[in-house]
Amino acid sequence: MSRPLLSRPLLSTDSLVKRFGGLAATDGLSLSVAEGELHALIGPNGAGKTTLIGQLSGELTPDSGTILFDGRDVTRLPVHKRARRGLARSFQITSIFPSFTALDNVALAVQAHAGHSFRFWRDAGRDRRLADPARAVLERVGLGARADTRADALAHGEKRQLELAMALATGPRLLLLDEPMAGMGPEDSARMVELLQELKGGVTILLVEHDMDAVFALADRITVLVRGKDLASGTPAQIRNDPAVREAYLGDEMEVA
Ligand SMILES: Nc1ncnc2c1ncn2[C@@H]1O[C@H](COP(=O)(O)OP(=O)(O)OP(=O)(O)O)[C@@H](O)[C@H]1O
Repeated sequence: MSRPLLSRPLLSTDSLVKRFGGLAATDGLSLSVAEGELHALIGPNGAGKTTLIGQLSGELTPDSGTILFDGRDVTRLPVHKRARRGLARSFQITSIFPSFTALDNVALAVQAHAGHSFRFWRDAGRDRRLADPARAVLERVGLGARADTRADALAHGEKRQLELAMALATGPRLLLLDEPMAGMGPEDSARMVELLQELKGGVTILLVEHDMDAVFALADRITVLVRGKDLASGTPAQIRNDPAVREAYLGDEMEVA
C-alpha cells in the first residue's frame, strides 16, 4: 500500500539531468521528499547518488530540470543561500578544524549560520550566545561529554557525530547525509542508526547509505537509483518486494534486511 504524501513535498526535483561528458549521471530524475520523512537513496556504485546530493546542495549545477525547496525554485541558488533556507549537507570530516575542540567546531557552525560577525572566531566556544546552542547540539548527538576534547583526539565514529552536530547547528529543515556510516565498525554504525532514529521527524532527512540494514531500519521511503534514473520509490516493504529492484540491484542483500 503506498503512503500518500500528506503535504506538498519539502524538496522535489523535476526531470533533473546532469551529464559528465557522454554520461548522464542524473538522467531525467523526478524525486520528492515529504516534510518530516527520512527518505533513503540507494543504488549500486556509480548510480548517481553523490551527483544528485551535489546538485541538491548546490555544489553541482544541473544541465536541465528544476529543484524546488519549500515550494521555491533553488536550482541556480549557491550553496550558502540554500543553507540559509534550511537545506544543509552534512559537513565532511575535512571541514572539521582538527586543533579546535568539538565545542568550538560546533560553535563556529552556529556562528556561520547566525551570520554574526564576531572578530575572534577562534574563541567562538567562549561566547555563550554560540556555546550554549553548540553544547545543546553536542548533547543531542551524544557528544556532550566530549565537548572540550580536540577534534583530532576524537575516534572516527565521534568525528562523524561531530559532522552531524555541525550540520544540525545550522538549524536545517532538510539534512542531506551522504554515507554517514562509511568507515564505521558495527558499534559506531549502531550508534549512528540510533542517533538518526532520534533525529527522525524533527528534521527531514535525505540519506544516501550503502548499509542496507541501516537503510531498512530507518527509512520511511526509499528511492532506488540505477544509472541516474528512479528505478523504484516506495516504502521499505514495497522496495523489498519489488521484482525489478531485486533483479537490478539488491538480490541477496535483501534477504538480511
Ligand atoms: N566529476 C565527475 N566527472 C566525471 N564523471 C563523474 C564525475 N562525478 C561522477 N562521475 C560519474 O558519474 C556517475 C555517477 O557517480 P556518483 O558518484 O554520483 O555515483 P554514486 O551512486 O554516488 O556511487 P558510489 O555509490 O560509488 O558512491 C559515475 O559513473 C561516475 O564515474
